[in-house]
Amino acid sequence: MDVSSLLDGMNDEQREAVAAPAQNMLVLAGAGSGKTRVLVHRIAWLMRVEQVPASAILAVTFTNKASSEMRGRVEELLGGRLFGLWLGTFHGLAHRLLRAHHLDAKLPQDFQILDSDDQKRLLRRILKGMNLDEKQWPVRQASGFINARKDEGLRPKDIQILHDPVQQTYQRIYQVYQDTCDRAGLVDFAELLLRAHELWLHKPHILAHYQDRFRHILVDEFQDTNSIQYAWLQMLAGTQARVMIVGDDDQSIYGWRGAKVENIARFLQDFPGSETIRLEQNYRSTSTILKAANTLIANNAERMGKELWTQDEAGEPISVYAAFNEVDESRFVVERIKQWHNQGNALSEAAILYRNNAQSRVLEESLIQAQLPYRIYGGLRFFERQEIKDALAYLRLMNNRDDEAAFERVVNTPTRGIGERTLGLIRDAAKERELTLWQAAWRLVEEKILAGRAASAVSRFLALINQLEDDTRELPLHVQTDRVIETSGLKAMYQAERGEKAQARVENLEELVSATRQFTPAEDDDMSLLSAFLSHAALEAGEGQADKFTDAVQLMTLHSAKGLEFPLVFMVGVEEGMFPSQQSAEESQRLEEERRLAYVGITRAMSKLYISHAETRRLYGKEMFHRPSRFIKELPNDCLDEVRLKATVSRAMPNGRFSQDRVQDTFNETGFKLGQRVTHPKFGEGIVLNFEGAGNHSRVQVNFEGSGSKWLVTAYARLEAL
Ligand SMILES: Nc1ncnc2c1ncn2[C@@H]1O[C@H](COP(=O)(O)OP(=O)(O)OP(=O)(O)O)[C@@H](O)[C@H]1O
Ligand SMILES: [Mg+2]
Repeated sequence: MDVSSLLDGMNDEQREAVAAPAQNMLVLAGAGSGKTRVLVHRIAWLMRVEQVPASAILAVTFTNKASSEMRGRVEELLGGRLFGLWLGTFHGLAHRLLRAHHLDAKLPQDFQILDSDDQKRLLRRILKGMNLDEKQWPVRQASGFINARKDEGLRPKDIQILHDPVQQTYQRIYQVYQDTCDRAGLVDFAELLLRAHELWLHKPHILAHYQDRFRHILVDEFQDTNSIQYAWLQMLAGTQARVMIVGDDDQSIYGWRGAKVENIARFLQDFPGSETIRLEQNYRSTSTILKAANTLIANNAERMGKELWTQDEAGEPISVYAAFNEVDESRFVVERIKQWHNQGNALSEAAILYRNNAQSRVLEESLIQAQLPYRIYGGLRFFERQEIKDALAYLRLMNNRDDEAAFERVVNTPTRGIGERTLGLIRDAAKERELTLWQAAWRLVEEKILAGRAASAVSRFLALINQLEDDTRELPLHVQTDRVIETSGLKAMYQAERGEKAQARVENLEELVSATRQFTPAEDDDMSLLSAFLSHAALEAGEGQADKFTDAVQLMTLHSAKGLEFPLVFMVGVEEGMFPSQQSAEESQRLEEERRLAYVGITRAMSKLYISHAETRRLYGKEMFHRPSRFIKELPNDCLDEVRLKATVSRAMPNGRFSQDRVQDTFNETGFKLGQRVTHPKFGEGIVLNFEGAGNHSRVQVNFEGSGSKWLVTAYARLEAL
């Protein structure tokens, strides 16, 4: 038996954890200290050395991706496929359990899972059925109420809030929603966990069976478990199982979704004799990156306290780039990735991390322009997002009434009383008479085959599209888009939902306006600007996204980067108001969670970290002036290197002050200076935002009032100073 290979290259504390006798254990340690690695080796150790059968082990990870990686690594260590090991996320494991015991869980065999969008759609119907106005009872609020109760293990009957009429109504919604789900055999995400917990509560013999089976339970990223997950785990463990949890309180970033970092302390009380092992050596990052991360997180008051050091060399300083605006920022990032790639490194070793999904759009466009394949993790590409597709469908229909897919998509989005029955009639008529849906709808209204409410709803929709086109045909594309988002009711629909996700959707819609404003068609395009933009959007949605096997730059939110590591990391948009966000800046607990998120971001980087912020940012359709984030100022100066590009002279310093030479002396070879007003024969008046290059190759970026920002080759641009 080759035991040593499981302990090779491990430090003393790691060995202690991997080779510990059967006991409860907490591995509490900072980022990159090998927690996940220890957990993997512990599983292999249990199997090979302690002869524990795979079927007696249950391991929990935070994401599906982490599960499959972990399985792969254990199999690699043991040199063979694993059978019987339960390894998955809490949701995945609960799902597996419910499938196996659907009768005992009172579920039909073929129960279906509701994702969060499905859940909202169902709730919308239920609210209608209950005669509750969505404006007063936002769907998002209702789903938030239900999920939070489920996360606490509460059924409608368990909620004691009889004095508060608002809460009572939500309680009633919960009840009706639950009855509907139960009748239809539908299970939402929170329900998976709650039902799995109830299975333990109500079916002791099943619990006993699994308690008998799983002698070892291991949980990664424990700091982000919620109450019901904890309760489920505790029951499963019973008195027999040995539980090993690994986590880092400094990386608890899901408090807003009900995660309880206190679960770590609770574990020590509830699981007697737990040994705490601390890992203090970081193996991931250069000492510069680590020092920056340690210094940053020291600003948090609520910490369990940990040390982290590394033997690694200092490496390169962290580069801080003060971009002029978000376009400049993404060009900078892409430029650096290109250099990195040209030096023979894989694209997949580079990650771009951002706070909000909407930030990906500008980055995506720069990457596409540079022809660099990229992949977005844990989220959809900008042009594939539901709300963006909705808005584009309106534009498509305005552009071409016969666009069937677009018609189907928005005819009743937002809901305007065109039900399935009416739609069925339209579809049938279209088929029988060989018409498009649009034409068929007209005919049915004209011939009075549709009557009453259905007829007026349909004709209102047809008129809306015609009117939108008439009213906006002559307007610039971004004004047209803005009008569509407002007039169609899309924006109001998402605004009414409230909450994080809906808020993100509204922001994305506004970001679409920015996208249209910045859009420049290829020179030789004869198409209308709208057609050109629509094809651009369609192409961006369909292609470019690298498949599994292509080497591609990794894009993701800071939240989805948890647990991962990359040699080259870019943290973008590190600005006050963005990161930390406006709201969290005002509340100390939320601010600390944002800081932990920054800590997670920094500690993803192995050898080189870039942090960038933009002085002005056009996001969600608005142009904002942003100061560098306080998180940048909290980093030690000797770890930072301020990037200065040759062409761009004015730079905000990381400490928030602006260098004196701002917008002065910046006439360069292009003959223009930053902030100067210019005029162009075709695009009209604008302001110089940036320039690059020299001589014949120099380019200036101008923000034109009518048509947004464009890069022009100075030699041919025929720009005149005003
Ligand atoms: N003793 C060791 N010797 C060499 N490399 C190690 C050692 N321990 C861990 N590593 C490496 O350090 C990196 C970080 O390890 P790992 O991902 O397990 O850390 P972690 O504590 O789980 O981090 P996070 O908190 O970000 O999840 C990995 O590349 C891992 O292979
Ligand atoms: Mg880890």
